[in-house]
Amino acid sequence: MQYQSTRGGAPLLGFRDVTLAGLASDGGLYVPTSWPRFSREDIEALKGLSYVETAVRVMAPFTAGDLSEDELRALCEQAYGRFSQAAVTPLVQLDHRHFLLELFHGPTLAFKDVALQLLGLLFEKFLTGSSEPLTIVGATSGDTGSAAIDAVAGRHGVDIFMLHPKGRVSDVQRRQMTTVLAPNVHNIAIEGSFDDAQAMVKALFNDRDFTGRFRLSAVNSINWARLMAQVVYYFYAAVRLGAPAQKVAFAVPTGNFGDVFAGYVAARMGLPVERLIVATNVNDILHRALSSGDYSAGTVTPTAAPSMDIQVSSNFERLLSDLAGGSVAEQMAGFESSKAMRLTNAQQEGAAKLFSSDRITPEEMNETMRWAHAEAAQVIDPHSAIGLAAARRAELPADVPVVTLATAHPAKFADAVERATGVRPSLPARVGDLFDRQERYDVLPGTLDAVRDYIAERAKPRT
Ligand SMILES: Cc1ncc(COP(=O)(O)O)c(C=O)c1O
Ligand SMILES: N[C@@H](CCOP(=O)(O)O)C(=O)O
Repeated sequence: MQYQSTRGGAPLLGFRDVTLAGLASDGGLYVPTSWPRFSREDIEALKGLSYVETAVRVMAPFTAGDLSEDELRALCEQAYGRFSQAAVTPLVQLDHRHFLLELFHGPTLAFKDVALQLLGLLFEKFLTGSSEPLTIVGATSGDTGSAAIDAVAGRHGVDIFMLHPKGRVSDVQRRQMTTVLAPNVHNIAIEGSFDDAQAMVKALFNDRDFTGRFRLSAVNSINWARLMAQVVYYFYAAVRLGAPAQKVAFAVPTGNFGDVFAGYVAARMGLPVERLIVATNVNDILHRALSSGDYSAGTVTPTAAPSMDIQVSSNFERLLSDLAGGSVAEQMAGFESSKAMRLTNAQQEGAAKLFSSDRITPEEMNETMRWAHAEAAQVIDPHSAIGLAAARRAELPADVPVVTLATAHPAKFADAVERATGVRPSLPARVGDLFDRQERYDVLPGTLDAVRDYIAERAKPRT
């Protein structure tokens, strides 16, 4: 499998090199040169398979050339062996048509673990025999950071620098990052938003002097391997609900557009997806883009669903490029200079075939948490509630089951859940002493120079 940049100006790479590179050298994102296709029979053959076996079948076409199926299986067994549920991503039925796909049974209690547990192992495998130290630079609005840190803490030859927006993540999210005291983990709280942090990460990847001195890699969903691993649970859920004979709709609480793009990939591979419902909070750039073609970034409003407080959605570029059938270098350059762009008619019409969108207010989010508790005996987190609120008012054929991706454990956002429902969810025992542990992190001004200097002083240079 070969991968190309969405901006058309970077070399084609294989899976190993794409995984280690993260961002493409022209500032674009890597995507496969063509989508693998699963026939009806291929999907039928997934019935009854374990999560690991499903993962191997779904991901094998993407890793071909760099991993044998046995190697991929061994990595998946190790990665998903750390989940607390045998099903890895269990489905819970809420009523006659609504289901929750629980993606938070990994070590750090959010959907990020599904991909990052695997990515940590891929880094280790692909770096075996290399003496060149790897410097991971990432940005987080709360969940990617802890999942990535858990995946690489203590690993030889890897340093991780994780930027989070100061005061804009929950206490549990912050502590899951800052109480990991392994010497290769560097947490930075920046004065600014997640968008500021993400822009700095991309700027560092585009800084030739910096990349000449340090071998950078990415754990954010700019890294293709992240999305690839997330495609698996769309197949796993749809097959359990009757695919390929039955079409299924998915509602996805969305910020950086990674999770829902993985659903798009599943549909491109042949999974019968009726609709992908993009659910945003009041930071609604994606709802505006999909409903009216207006992709213009405003300032970020902090909310009780902080992981979705994003106005520049990295992976939207992957969709725009796929719908345009090639490079979107010019369109993205325009966006980068003005922070605004209009989708072309072809992009708008193409997206409308599969996507719909909704913007959920804080009141609607709280009401949905209450509904899930009262009517289905489920305590859900604010992000999942945004997905479920959009799922419940989407217009869909009556016979289509709707799966909402439950992206985080409610205890990560205990204050917000308690305010809405009166129930305070408790942390699972495996992270139980989080509030007794010592924290370590540095606070930096939200400037690229400050972050670049900080990393340059601590990272190990290329050999
Ligand atoms: C709990 C939670 N839900 C939803 C999202 C949005 O996912 P994506 O950024 O892939 O759109 C995030 C952050 O990525 C998250 O942490
Ligand atoms: N919500 C995310 C933001 C980063 O998204 P990513 O999927 O690109 O890593 C977070 O929790 O950090």
